[in-house]
Amino acid sequence: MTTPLPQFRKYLLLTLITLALSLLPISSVLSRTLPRLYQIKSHLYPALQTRTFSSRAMAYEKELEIAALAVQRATLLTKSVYHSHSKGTLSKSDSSPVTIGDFGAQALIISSIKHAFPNDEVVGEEDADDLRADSSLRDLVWKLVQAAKLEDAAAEEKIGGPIKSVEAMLDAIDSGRSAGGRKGRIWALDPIDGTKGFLRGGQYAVCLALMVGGIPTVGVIGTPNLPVDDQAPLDAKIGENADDSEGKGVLFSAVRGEGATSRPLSKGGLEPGKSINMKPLDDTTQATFCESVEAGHSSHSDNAAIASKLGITKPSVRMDSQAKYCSIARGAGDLYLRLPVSKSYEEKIWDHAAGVVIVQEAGGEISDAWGKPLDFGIGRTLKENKGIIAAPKAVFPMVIEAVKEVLNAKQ
Ligand SMILES: Nc1ncnc2c1ncn2[C@@H]1O[C@H](COP(=O)(O)OS(=O)(=O)O)[C@@H](OP(=O)(O)O)[C@H]1O
Ligand SMILES: [Mg+2]
Ligand SMILES: [Mg+2]
Ligand SMILES: [Mg+2]
Repeated sequence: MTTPLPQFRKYLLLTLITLALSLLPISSVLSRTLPRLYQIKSHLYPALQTRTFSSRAMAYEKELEIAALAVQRATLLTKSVYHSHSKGTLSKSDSSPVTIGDFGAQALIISSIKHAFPNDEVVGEEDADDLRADSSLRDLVWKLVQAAKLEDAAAEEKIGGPIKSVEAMLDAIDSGRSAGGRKGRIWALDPIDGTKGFLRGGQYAVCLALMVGGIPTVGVIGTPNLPVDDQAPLDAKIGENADDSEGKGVLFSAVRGEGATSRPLSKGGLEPGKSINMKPLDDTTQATFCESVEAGHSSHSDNAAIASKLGITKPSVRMDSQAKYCSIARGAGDLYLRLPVSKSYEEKIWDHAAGVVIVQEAGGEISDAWGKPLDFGIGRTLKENKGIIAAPKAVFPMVIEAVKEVLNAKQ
């Protein structure tokens, strides 16, 4: 006769064996799926971390990411030209310079935009006429375009990978011929802003903005020669002598209503940036103002007269390109004065759209020299505006008053 205890042991043993046998298939399934799950998790983890940086959904997130990657890739190309002796410079019909860097950067950026947003239009500064007419120039640009690749393969993929052929490159450049306007989504692109600075070895910028209904809404600017440190003092040395060696190269961006950021250009479009703001300023006598290097682009004498009315004693900082907007947006400098030289010149939308949204989102106010809002929705130029003034909100009315006094005295 068996006692109840061994009987119980027997049942226990049988139950354990049955359990082990039934778990076998599960464990084999788990041993196959767990590493896969781990792989997926480690793949997703950086993305999840980036998301938690901003817990709420950000407007125009995809546009910002594509624009940042496109600008970052184009700056690889512009930097290679910047460091090369032959920049393939031509003189355009308005006698302004254009280089193989301008053409190549425009091709890369437009092909990135068209890959991600095929229905969007682009107002780009350059066209491909000169390249279609000159095969050796075209070959130089094609070589550059093929060589410019983001290190991160996934990022490169997001902007469509390499351009497929010479013809596709020329077509991309020519897709920047939109007439602009107030309807829908239109990108404004300056592949190299401050081409003269680029040739001189000074500041230049790769500038891209998305306008929605004629309003600059997303802005991205790559400035390979600006110091990474937002707090670096802005003085005349940061200009002609700056270059993109160690500690240089910044990617600025902004989305309307979401603030402005900066990050090292080398980190690229997938890195979240840090917030930037204009320097608080309630006393204009302490201000530093930025202006164009070229006296033909902005009247140095009018700018000086305005500065004197505002009690400014510090010398102006002359800097090429939209690096001026970026510098005041990060608090390295306070005002941007761009007083017209010629009555007939119409400012181009690609020279200002990205800089405007970045400065506005950093707490600045911008208008033309008469205090009129800039109208980006009437075509390729700001034909209803004359000159540009940017300043921190608190002193903006005072600055505009000084500008009007100077302009009225000339009439
Ligand atoms: N007459 C006149 N008035 C105003 N602006 C003009 C004028 N001629 C040209 N441009 C445009 O100026 C763009 C460069 O502006 P900057 O402020 O960088 O000028 S400067 O190079 O620092 O002097 C420059 O942009 P890029 O061509 O992209 O370099 C021109 O579009
Ligand atoms: Mg130009
Ligand atoms: Mg320009
Ligand atoms: Mg340009």
